Amino acid sequence: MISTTPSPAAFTASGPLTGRVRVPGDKSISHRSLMLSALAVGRSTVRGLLEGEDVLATAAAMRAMGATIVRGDDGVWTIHGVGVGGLLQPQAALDMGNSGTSTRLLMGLVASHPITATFTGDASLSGRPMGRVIDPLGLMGADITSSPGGRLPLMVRGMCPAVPIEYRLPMASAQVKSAVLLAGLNTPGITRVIEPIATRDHSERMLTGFGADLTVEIDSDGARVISIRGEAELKPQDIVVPGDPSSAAFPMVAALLVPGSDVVIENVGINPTRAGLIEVLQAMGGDITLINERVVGGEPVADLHVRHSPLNGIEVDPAIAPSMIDEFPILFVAAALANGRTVTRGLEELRVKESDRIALMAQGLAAIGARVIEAEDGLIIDGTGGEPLPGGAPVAAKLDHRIAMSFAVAGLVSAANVMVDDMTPVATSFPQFASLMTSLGAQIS
Ligand SMILES: O=C(O)C1=C[C@@H](OP(=O)(O)O)[C@@H](O)[C@H](O)C1
Ligand SMILES: C=C(OP(=O)(O)O)C(=O)O
Repeated sequence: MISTTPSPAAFTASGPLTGRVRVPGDKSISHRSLMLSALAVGRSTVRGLLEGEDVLATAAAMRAMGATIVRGDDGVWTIHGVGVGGLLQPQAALDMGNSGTSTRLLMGLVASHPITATFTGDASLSGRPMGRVIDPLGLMGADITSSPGGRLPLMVRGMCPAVPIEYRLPMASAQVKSAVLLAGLNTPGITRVIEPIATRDHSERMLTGFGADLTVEIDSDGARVISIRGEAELKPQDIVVPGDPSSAAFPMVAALLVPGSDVVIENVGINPTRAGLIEVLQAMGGDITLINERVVGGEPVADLHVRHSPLNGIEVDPAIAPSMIDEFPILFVAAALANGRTVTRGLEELRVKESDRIALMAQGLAAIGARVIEAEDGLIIDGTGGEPLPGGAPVAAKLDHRIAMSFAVAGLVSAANVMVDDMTPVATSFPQFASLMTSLGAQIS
C-alpha cells in the first residue's frame, strides 16, 4: 500500500506540451472487471487493467476470498472465478488501502455470502463514511459492526440467503448503487435500486455483459430503476478496459492551459456518465476534439485532440456534477486561469472523498495566489484571464491523488514553483502520471 515516506515534487512553468499519450485503464471498470471475473464460473481475461494501488487492493481481496488472479508477462490478467455464492472466508483483514470503491463494493459482495470479513484502510479511507452502504446492506440482513460514525475498521457478517430489497439512493453514489446490486447477485429474487440522479453505469453494463439478468427502466419521475435477479450465474468474459477519463483530465487541462500546447490522448473512455468535464471545458471555450470514436469492451471510447485555448468562466450546472464528480479539483485549476468567474454548486459529495476536496482546493489555490471563495457546496473562482498564477507556495495533498495531480498541473502555469508535499498518493490511480507529463514536456523536479 501507500509508502509512508512522503515524496515531494516541484512543478514549474513549462513550454508547450506536445505529443500523443495513453493514460492507464479506467479505475472504476478495472475494479469491477476483477470482482465480476472472480465471481464467474471459469476463466476470464482482462486487458488494459489499471495496475494502481486501489485496483491491486481489490485483486488481493478477491484472492483472499478464493479467486485465482494472475498477471501474465504480456500484461494480460487471468482470473479463475469461484462462482456467485462461492466466496471463501478470508483468513485475515482485507486491507483496502486508500480505496473507497474497493471497500464499498466488496462490502456488498460479502453481505450476501456466508462469510465474515474485516475491512481496514489508510488514514484517509478510515475517515470516510460507510453508513451509506451499512444501511442498505443491513436491510438485506448483513450484520455490520463499524467504528464510531460508521467508519473503518469494520466487520461484515454476511447473511445467506440475504433478503432482496428495493432501495432508493439517498445520495448520488455509484458505489452505493453497486454495493446493493452486487449483494443482489447472490440474493434470491429481485433486488432493486432506484437512482433519482444517474451516476456512472459501469456496474450495470458489466453485469449485463457477464450474463446477469439486469434491467434498467425509467420511472414516471425520471428516476432509473435497476433490477437484478439473483442468484445469478456469471459467464467468464474477455474484457478490454478503456483509458480512464478521470486520469486523462490532467493532461487535458494542462494542454488547454499551457500556451502553444497540442496533445492527443488516445483511447479515453467517453461514457456519458463520465464525460461531464469534456462538456464543461468545451463550453468554457476549450478546443477539445473527439476523434476515432468507437466502442471498446461495451464502453464508448475516443482519442482526444486538445489544443491550448483561452477559457471563459462558467456557471456549472449542478446536474452535470455526477458525470464529472472526480474531475472538480482539476476543473477548479482550469477556472483559476479562465477569464472571469466560475461558479460551482451542489458538490457536497466532494467533502467526503479521499479528502475534503472543496476545502483543500480552496486552501491550496488561495496559497498559490488564485482568487477563490469557499461555499458549503462548491467554489467560486475568479480567474486570471490566462495570466500565470503567482505560485511559490507549498500545497498539501493529504493522501488525495487528485489533489496532488491538480496542483501539479497548477504548477505548470504558475510564475514560481508549486511544491506538492507528497506525490505518493498518485500511485493509487495513475502511477505513470509524472513520466507521462514529462514526456509531453512538463517540468518536474
Ligand atoms: O463507483 C465508482 O467506481 C466510483 C464512484 C464515485 O464515488 P461515489 O459513489 O462515492 O460518488 C467516484 O467518486 C469514485 O472515484 C469511483
Ligand atoms: C473518489 C475516488 O475514489 P475512491 O472513492 O474509490 O477512493 C477517486 O478516485 O477520486
